[in-house]
Amino acid sequence: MERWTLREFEAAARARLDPAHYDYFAGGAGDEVTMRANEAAFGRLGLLPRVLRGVTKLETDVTLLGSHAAVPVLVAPTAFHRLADPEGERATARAAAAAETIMIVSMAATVAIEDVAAAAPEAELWFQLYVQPDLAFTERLVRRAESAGCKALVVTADSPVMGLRERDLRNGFDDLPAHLCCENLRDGDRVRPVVMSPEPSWEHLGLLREMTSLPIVLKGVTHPADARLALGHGVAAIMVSNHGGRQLDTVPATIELLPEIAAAVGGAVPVLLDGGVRRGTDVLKALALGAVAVAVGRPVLWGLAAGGERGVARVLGLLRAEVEHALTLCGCASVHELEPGMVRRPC
Ligand SMILES: Cc1cc2nc3c(=O)[nH]c(=O)nc-3n(C[C@H](O)[C@H](O)[C@H](O)COP(=O)(O)O)c2cc1C
Ligand SMILES: CC(C)CC(=O)C(=O)O
Repeated sequence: MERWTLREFEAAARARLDPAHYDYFAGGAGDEVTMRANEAAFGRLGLLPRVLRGVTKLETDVTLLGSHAAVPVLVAPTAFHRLADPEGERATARAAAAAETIMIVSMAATVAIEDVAAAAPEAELWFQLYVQPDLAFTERLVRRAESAGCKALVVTADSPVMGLRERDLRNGFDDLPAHLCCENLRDGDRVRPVVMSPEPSWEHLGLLREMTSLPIVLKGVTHPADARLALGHGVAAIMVSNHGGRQLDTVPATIELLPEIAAAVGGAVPVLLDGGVRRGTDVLKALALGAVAVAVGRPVLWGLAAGGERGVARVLGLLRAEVEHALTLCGCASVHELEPGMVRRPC
């Protein structure tokens, strides 16, 4: 495992997981056009290194909404970690803490947010929320995230309904096994279902802002007009995301959407990106084109399924080493020196 590449982690995860669970993690919506495009688009971009810049020391740290990350590679919110490892989100959080990065804990986690925080007291945690139509319940979730020490609320906006995931339909995967549940959704003696609802609107962002003083990150922005609207609604950061190709199929690759969104935002708030980040060079391209950090979803799940906490730590360490290596080759002493002129788009 110490010498594995990300591809080898994925192969090991596939070999270990129940095939229906592997498909749930790996799959996308529809024909998986968007899912494939996210990765492929990075490959089409070229990096133009600078030379003879006398780099002696590397700076990869970023501070985001008051949270520190030693490398600008965050853990994206993904559901159901206990399908991959018995320790589930506890193991992921410990690995994120060891890697000194931020973990965005999914509302649909299989370990309660309080227990994730207790398992990894050093971890920088943000909490991902699907606004539930029952606003009183939504508020209770926000309070729990605050009390557990989460430093930001990541509101996912790209899921008015669940994407059409044909692998899951084919496998009949529509629920967790009986011994697992979405622990954040316990409510008295029942567990509520995750409600993906088309009801939330821009007004709900206002309600959330009144509800909490936590900074709000809007996740799932792909249209520049929505990025501008988000600024008007007081979001603290924008996350360019197409949900890893799991929601609306044929949305373009996030790295292709990033420049326009970064231009629309104009530096007013930090812009993050996820979708298809698999290499240090992908991270550099996203930063050069206007992101302050990226997040990875499936790579973390492959680490977790293949090797638990150690597997996730190894995946995050691999990405960190690649970022440092690529920065050195690009002649950059700091992630802040990356700029659009270092990325060449295909003609
Ligand atoms: C198995 C799985 C579960 C996910 N669960 C959530 C979730 O609960 N909330 C959310 O906002 N995004 C969720 N996502 C989307 C990720 O946060 C992220 O946008 C996506 O995985 C990034 O693409 P990547 O997997 O190519 O890195 C999930 C993604 C996967 C693969
Ligand atoms: C439980 C689901 C709502 C999690 C999710 O967002 C996903 O599977 O992409």
